[in-house]
Amino acid sequence: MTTAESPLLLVDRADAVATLTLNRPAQFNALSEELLDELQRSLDALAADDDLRCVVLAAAGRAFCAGHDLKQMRARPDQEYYEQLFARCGRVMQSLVAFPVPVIAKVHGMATAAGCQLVASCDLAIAADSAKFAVSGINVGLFCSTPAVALTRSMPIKKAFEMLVTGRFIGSAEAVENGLINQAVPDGQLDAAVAALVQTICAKSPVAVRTGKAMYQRQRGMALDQAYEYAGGIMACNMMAADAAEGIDAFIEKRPPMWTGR
Ligand SMILES: C/C=C/C(=O)SCCNC(=O)CCNC(=O)[C@H](O)C(C)(C)COP(=O)(O)OP(=O)(O)OC[C@H]1O[C@@H](n2cnc3c(N)ncnc32)[C@H](O)[C@@H]1OP(=O)(O)O
Repeated sequence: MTTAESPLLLVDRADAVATLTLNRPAQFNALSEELLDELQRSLDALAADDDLRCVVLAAAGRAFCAGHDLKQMRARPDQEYYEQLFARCGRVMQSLVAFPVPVIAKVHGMATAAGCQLVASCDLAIAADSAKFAVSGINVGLFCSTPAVALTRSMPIKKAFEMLVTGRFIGSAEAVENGLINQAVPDGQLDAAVAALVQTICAKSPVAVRTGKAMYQRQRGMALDQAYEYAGGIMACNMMAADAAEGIDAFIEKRPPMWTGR
């Protein structure tokens, strides 16, 4: 296991799994520009790692993430600065969506505004039962336009708008019901639940998971006919992969598959 630490983001690599931990606990992991830059740097570096199978996005302290850093933003009333800041944040969120292997949000405490955007931008999310989610910018005079982009791609549109326009907190059960997260687990079981999901994904063919993550995200923006054409091509490539031949042979021969990742 190797651990490289920065004050704002902890990057822990164990076997084929990387865990990124937001580490501004005293500020409820508010997304300062420096933290966004750290996230971007780490995601870019990890994206080039062909041995990686899964990423977990976690947080230190009492909260997952309280959104953009309101104090830092208020200190620089400059439209150009804000445009660059939100573009930077948008790049981080897009890097999560485009990341070559699944990214799992591990949520405890509060996830608000851009914190919800982070959760919605991950491929999968598991939260502690006591976690709470709100798009609370509206309480400070902000309609969370950039989080809306991620939320409307993760949740039913009326529910997302309700969250955006009311700032109301929802609990983990309501977040599961509305597709913001996959699973809510008792607080003491969050580590184990995330580890079990990681283990399940790592037990699958790496080539199927990587190909699948990329196609799943890409086809979402396509028209139906285009999506089927694209998916058919990807499926045909997948069928030609050594792992698919091995997986199907293993099924027929009633034995566990031995993946080679090709
Ligand atoms: C497109 C725009 C998107 C956006 O993301 S805009 C940002 C929107 N975010 C918010 O509106 C959330 C702001 N935060 C809160 O409303 C509350 O916090 C919570 C409900 C999340 C938690 O409340 P409680 O449990 O009472 O904690 P606490 O004392 O308010 O916060 C703990 C420390 O964390 C700092 N903090 C919390 N959120 C932010 C933030 N978003 N930016 C900067 N600092 C934040 C506080 O100030 C405080 O620190 P100190 O003890 O030094 O006062």
